[in-house]
Amino acid sequence: MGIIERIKEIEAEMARTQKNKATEYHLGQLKAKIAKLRTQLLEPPKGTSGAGEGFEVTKYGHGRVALIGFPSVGKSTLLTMLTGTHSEAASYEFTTLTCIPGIIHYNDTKIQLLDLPGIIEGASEGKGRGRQVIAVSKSSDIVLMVLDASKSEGHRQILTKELEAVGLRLNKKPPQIYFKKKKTGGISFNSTMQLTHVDEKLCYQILHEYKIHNAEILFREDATVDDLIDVIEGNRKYMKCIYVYNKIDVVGIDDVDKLARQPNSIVISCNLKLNLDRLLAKMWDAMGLVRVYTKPQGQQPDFGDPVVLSADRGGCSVEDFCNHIHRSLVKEVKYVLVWGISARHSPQHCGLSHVLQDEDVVQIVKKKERESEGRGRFKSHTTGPARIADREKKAPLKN
Ligand SMILES: Nc1nc2c(ncn2[C@@H]2O[C@H](COP(=O)(O)OP(=O)(O)OP(=O)(O)O)[C@@H](O)[C@H]2O)c(=O)[nH]1
Ligand SMILES: [K+]
Ligand SMILES: [Mg+2]
Repeated sequence: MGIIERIKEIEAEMARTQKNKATEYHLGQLKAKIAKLRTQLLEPPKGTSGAGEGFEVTKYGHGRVALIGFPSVGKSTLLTMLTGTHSEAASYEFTTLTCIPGIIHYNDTKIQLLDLPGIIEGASEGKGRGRQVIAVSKSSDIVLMVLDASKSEGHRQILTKELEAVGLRLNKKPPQIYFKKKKTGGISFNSTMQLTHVDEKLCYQILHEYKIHNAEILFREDATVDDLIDVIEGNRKYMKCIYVYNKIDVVGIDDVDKLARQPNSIVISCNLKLNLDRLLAKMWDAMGLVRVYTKPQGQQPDFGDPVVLSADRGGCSVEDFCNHIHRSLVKEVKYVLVWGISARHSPQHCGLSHVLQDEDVVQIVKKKERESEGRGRFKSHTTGPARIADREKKAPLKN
């Protein structure tokens, strides 16, 4: 029997089993069995990278965003509108068959947007180009789930389930469970609060299913069995997702209003060019990019060319900033001067561990270099480059 058949069989058994206190342990065990099989299913065939022909697109820019959705919801139309790269759009399904990259220029950064073939129910098991599309989505920083506003709300759930089946967790934080495998000592089970979904016995049973007999486990929140399995599997990817309801030009205003009020959602119309600027702003926020402007001593900062950092990838400390410019720079730095939101006063003397925020301005003071400290005529806690640039005209940044 193949892996998919075995998953189906266990799912059928779960559906047959009544949910109550007595069956709780058995159901938990079945969930763990499915999770193990899904992990097996995800392993790419030997000798391949997993992405597949037409899907190996080189990363470019400061971040990557994937367009995921059912066929003909308008993914290609959206890529063409936002990036200027043409991606074939048509009224028939599966117009797009490979991964088409485009670039969004936004806030002095470049963001790679990927158009992908439509996916359908069963994608996680390899239907259509599901596996390739999912592999590419996992390589991106956030997902835009494109939905047809005129179609069933169920589509969002179906797609979410498909993505969850391959280990993607949308708009969810990693469970607060500490888990560490040990060589000896048995299982040590602890929690910092009352648990209502999982008890010690269930936890042991799940670990047993994974043949783990020595481990330390500490629940820091009232987590579920699914959370526990996610932590044990360890291969989950937690990503932000924006639900983009397209084609609102063919939907009544009441329905549009309802969709627009859902969390992490935005309503747009490619045809009428409606709300695309707000979509970009929302996407930008979700990516959490941090632009840092370098100011050479005695000169004005270059506001057109920021160093772009990300809390999720690589971090936003002064050290990360230095490493971004040059690998050996950190050793030469004495301290840095920081203007902007992260600075308590402007400029603030900061060390390598200081965490920078979007639109900060940084001047590096190297060891042995003569420092001539500036009295900031420039002081503000809420200045951003546009505002800084305005100010600059009146009162240039000193140092
Ligand atoms: N009414 C309306 N139609 C739209 C809108 N955006 C796209 N369409 C139409 O929807 C159809 C499908 O658009 P595509 O961009 O090819 O959709 P897709 O999601 O890329 O489709 P596949 O590549 O086949 O998965 C085309 O006929 C578009 O003209 C919109 O905002 N409103
Ligand atoms: K299409
Ligand atoms: Mg398309």
